[in-house]
Amino acid sequence: MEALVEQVRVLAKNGDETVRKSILDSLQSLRNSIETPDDTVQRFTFYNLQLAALRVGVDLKLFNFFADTEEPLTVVELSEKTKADKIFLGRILRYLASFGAIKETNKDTFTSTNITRTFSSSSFQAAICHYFDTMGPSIQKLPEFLKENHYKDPENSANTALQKAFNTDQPAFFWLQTQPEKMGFFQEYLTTNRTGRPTFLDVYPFLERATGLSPERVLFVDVGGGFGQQAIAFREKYPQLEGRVIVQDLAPTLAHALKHPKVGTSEQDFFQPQTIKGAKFYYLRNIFHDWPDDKAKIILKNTVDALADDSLILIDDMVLPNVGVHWQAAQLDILMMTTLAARERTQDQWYQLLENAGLKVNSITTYTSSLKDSILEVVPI
Ligand SMILES: C[S@@+](CC[C@H](N)C(=O)[O-])C[C@H]1O[C@@H](n2cnc3c(N)ncnc32)[C@H](O)[C@@H]1O
Repeated sequence: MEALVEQVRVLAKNGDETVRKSILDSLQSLRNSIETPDDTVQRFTFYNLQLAALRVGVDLKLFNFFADTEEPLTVVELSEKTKADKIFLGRILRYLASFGAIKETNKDTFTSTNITRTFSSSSFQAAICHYFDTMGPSIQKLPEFLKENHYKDPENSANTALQKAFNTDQPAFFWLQTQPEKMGFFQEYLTTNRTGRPTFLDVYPFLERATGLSPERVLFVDVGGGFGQQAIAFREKYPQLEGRVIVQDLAPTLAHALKHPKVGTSEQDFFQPQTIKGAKFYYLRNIFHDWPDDKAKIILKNTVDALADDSLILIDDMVLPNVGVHWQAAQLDILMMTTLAARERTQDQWYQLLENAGLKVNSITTYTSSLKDSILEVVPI
């Protein structure tokens, strides 16, 4: 058995991302196929308890204490560091070890695993807090919300399970701005979300497409660009391309934008007419998946109205296959439904949305294997 596990480990280590993902998927279907009904029930019904235990681990900084040393730590040592009760701590550590978040090496003694190291990073801790504090209560309300709404596909961003969970009538992004701690977790998580994965810069042929530039013309507008990571990465990859690079977003988000000497910022509500006219590239990453089709069409129209003849709209979002969506993509789609009445769109749904907005797709280039993150180059019909 050990030898077999080692063989699979080596295969995953030596394979590329597609091989590694396909091994993970095979392991999942292997587990599903050999579970008894009891195993299955124990596994599915305790998922939210795992996240709660990780949340406690973050609060007590357990993952940081483990990551700070190569040596195993005892319950007594951790009790001194955290000021938590020894008996309680022993129980929570045992539970965290039971699903691999840490490893038990001896009686009342634990050490780190690769999962501990992942959760010692502040942005992944922020992910735990975001998914537990904001998404958790919303997910809990999803079945009741759907039942009350007669299982209609949610379309109103001010009426989702999130509003029900937090007793608000504001859409998630506006509501989040009134919740500094939750907003902080979300923003911190976003800053490194997708770190290490390929990006649009690895696949889109900017040098080939960047014609008609001049120092006066805006080169690249990152619409709803958040803190500006993509715009900065673009500017740094292509310093030779003439023209300004600008990040647009709402003022509260821009207040946290990263500073870069060659990237400007400009306040823009994308539901209002686009104020930067005739730029070469209008780039929108992870914007449309936040909004239902009627809202997405307004954003598209505001962008189209600002285009010059040779401008290009670049949409960076997931393009799901019409059949055989990976579980990681499918779960994100349901999350979008839960908090934003939004969706991850299939290829057919993208074509439909864009055609309805008077646009045609020049190309779709997919750059991640399971989520199918893709860059769509789009122009008016
Ligand atoms: C999912 S984030 C994507 C951010 C960035 N494009 C990225 O990929 O990292 C959505 C962004 O849309 C911004 N946003 C939400 N409503 C907006 C509006 N009405 N006008 C402009 N930006 C908005 C949010 O502040 C947030 O930065």
